[in-house]
Amino acid sequence: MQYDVLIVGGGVGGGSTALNLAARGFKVAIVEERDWGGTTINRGSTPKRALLASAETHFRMAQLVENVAPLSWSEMANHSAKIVLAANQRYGNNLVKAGITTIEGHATFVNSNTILVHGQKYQAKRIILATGARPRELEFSGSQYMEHSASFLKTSNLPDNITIVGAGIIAFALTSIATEAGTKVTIVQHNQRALGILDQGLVQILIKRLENAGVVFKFDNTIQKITELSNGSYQVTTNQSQFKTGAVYCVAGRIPNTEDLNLSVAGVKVGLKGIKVDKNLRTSNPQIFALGDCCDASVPKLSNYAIYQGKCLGNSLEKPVQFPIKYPTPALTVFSIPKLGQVGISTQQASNKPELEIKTIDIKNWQTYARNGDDLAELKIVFNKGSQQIVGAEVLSQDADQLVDYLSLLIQQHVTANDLQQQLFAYPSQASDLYGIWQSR
Ligand SMILES: Cc1cc2nc3c(=O)[nH]c(=O)nc-3n(C[C@H](O)[C@H](O)[C@H](O)COP(=O)(O)OP(=O)(O)OC[C@H]3O[C@@H](n4cnc5c(N)ncnc54)[C@H](O)[C@@H]3O)c2cc1C
Ligand SMILES: NC(=O)c1ccc[n+]([C@@H]2O[C@H](COP(=O)([O-])OP(=O)(O)OC[C@H]3O[C@@H](n4cnc5c(N)ncnc54)[C@H](O)[C@@H]3O)[C@@H](O)[C@H]2O)c1
Repeated sequence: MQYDVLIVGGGVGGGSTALNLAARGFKVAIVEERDWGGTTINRGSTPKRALLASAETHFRMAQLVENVAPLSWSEMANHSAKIVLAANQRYGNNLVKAGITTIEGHATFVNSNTILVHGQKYQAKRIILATGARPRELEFSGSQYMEHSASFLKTSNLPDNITIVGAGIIAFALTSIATEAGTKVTIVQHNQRALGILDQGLVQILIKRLENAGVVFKFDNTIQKITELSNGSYQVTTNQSQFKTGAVYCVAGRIPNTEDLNLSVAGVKVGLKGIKVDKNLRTSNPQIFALGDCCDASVPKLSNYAIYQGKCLGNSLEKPVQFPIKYPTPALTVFSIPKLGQVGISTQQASNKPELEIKTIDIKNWQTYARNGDDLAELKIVFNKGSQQIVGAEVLSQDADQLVDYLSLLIQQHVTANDLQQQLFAYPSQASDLYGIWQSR
């Protein structure tokens, strides 16, 4: 069978590219070996945020009133499973409705324009690789007992005591959800630094709050051994301690899926961070492209980037002239409780730039945060000293995701603190709180 474009990987990166190309009249096929919607819909932000919905509501209630009823994990898990199933079905159906040929199975290259799935050959003028990433495995005695974020996010029975290996973005989300559901969490991190890319002052406030809620952080601890005990629980031995736990989840980074594709017959080069691509996502074979978590595009490996790259690739395949992809203002949220958000230039990047200034604003008394009992809320804004434009921000708050997105619009539009005074926001709202940025200048 012959197509204009064949996409390998039906996650948000591959899916957004397929929809974009089909809308432009290309004859498109997409291959998926596991589940439509990939990591995001089935094992990533969709179930994570569905579980977090109950966890953060529980936390917010407890900030405002006494005697909040405990959460039921099985109800949370049922809610999440329903959301995931509906999103997964919608994802697959939307591809079919758009006239895209959907193929289920594992794809490998036969040559540079032919893909093999279940013994059937498919040919295309161009091929796009969007095969995503998988959890990084650690190797030590008993490491086979470790599970990953996917099993945490779909379990209907969370033990009352768990261990999480790694203190990164996924770890803080899972820890916050589990803690609010009444599970005791121990985080094992091999060095001193948690959430390395985020503002370390705000990270320390978050760690303290989680410690107060019962989380144990074991920094500078490397796991050496896990032993299964007769009651189904585990004994964990690190270089510094030994303790019992009901389950161990390893969230120590992710590895691009580039093996098992027979890429060498297609002349596609791979490096340590994924498939090598140029600024237009073109691989070492000019008719083959790669995007999302499987490629080394020098941008964060996040859903929003994979979707954006899919849109750009859809546009650029239609036009004869190629331009390097221009990425908009980067925005990121750690979905912990409270959340940590970052947008534009980070405080770490700003601290080396004399033309930039970091202003810390205590937003606990701003209306939104005061009425929500958001008593840890703190905002750090990065200004350009000359133009007074906002160029970055980091925030710790229950509503950090929304604030970061408002600030992303302001940064993208080159808004100054003074320009905010020209806006008539509905009052009192989270947007109208932004006047406070001007007042604090
Ligand atoms: C727990 C967790 C939480 C996350 N939360 C967030 C978040 O809040 N915000 C955010 O922006 N990002 C988040 N991420 C990251 C985000 O999920 C990824 O960046 C995103 O899924 C990348 O999309 P993708 O399409 O490149 O890859 P994927 O979604 O991984 O899709 C790749 C697909 O390709 C398929 N595939 C692979 N090889 C083959 C083959 N040979 N043949 C056929 N099919 C194949 C796979 O089965 C998979 O479905 C999270 C990740 C995890 C694990
Ligand atoms: N909200 C979001 O945008 C979001 C949420 C979840 C995941 N993601 C994406 O998924 C990726 C993977 O997330 P992640 O949390 O697995 O990775 P991460 O890179 O954020 O964190 C991994 C952590 O594990 C630690 N680590 C590494 N080896 C270890 C060892 N042997 N023992 C103990 N600790 C060890 C690292 O130092 C780091 O702190 C992220 O980088 C991001 O691209 C994004």
